[in-house]
Amino acid sequence: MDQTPIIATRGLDLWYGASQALHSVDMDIPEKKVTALIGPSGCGKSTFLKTLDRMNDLVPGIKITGSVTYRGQEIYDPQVDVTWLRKQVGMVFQKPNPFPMSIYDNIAYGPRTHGVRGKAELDDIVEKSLRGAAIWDEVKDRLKKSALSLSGGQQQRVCIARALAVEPDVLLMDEATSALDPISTSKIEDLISDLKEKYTIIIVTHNMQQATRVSDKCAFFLLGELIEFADTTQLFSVPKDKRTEDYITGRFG
Ligand SMILES: Nc1ncnc2c1ncn2[C@@H]1O[C@H](COP(=O)(O)OP(=O)(O)OP(=O)(O)O)[C@@H](O)[C@H]1O
Repeated sequence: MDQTPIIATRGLDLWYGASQALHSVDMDIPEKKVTALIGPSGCGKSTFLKTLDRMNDLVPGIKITGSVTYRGQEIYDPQVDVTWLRKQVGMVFQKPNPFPMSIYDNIAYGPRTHGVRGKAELDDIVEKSLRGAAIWDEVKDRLKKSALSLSGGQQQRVCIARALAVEPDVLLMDEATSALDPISTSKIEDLISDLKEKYTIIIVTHNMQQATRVSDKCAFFLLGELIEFADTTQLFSVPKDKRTEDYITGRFG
């Protein structure tokens, strides 16, 4: 590894009750790159993603052992403030989930929660975040309208803007384009490529073309195990593991 990873996992095991969903995952995630998690349905991609900002904490019967560090800090340490962690490591979900309020208030919500009150400051954050999510021009004249009045692709970019508004360091995206049409998908893929200048991005995708288009590194999971983690071009051209090769050539999954 040529740089210190921003997130690193070591021996990460996770159980839902008696069923083990992650098996000793070791991964070093590089900063300001796009890392894609791929693998067949049920292999643990979303589970792994959610462990990175402790979104699994409240699942009944869950047990997590091993180490997950963010910038060297053990995130499962009892002293860690989960609100702080989730500000650093934001999440965008599969289905656009704007709050039932105006576009403006969706974006201002996080900063207000973190104590920002001044109108001018909030106006700035709202504009900057919507610009960052490549949707400012489409919504700048209707900021007071409900976010639910937008198309699915626009709603998803509002959700990305909402995540950016609290100035995260890492952005997790769980199949963030799978509910969208091809044009909206391509807009979000372009956006991901722009965002990696400032953010570290980790995406779960079922779409291998998408992984090759947007990611720098790619992790292939199977039955809760990390089988292979490599530069995306390498993983798709010369996979080291037969199981990776079988998956990317469509022999299973
Ligand atoms: N809340 C939960 N409680 C119990 N089991 C769960 C829970 N969430 C996931 N699982 C199980 O953990 C395993 C991994 O699921 P996960 O959703 O992480 O896979 P995935 O690779 O993201 O799948 P998909 O591509 O279908 O979204 C599966 O066997 C799933 O049934």
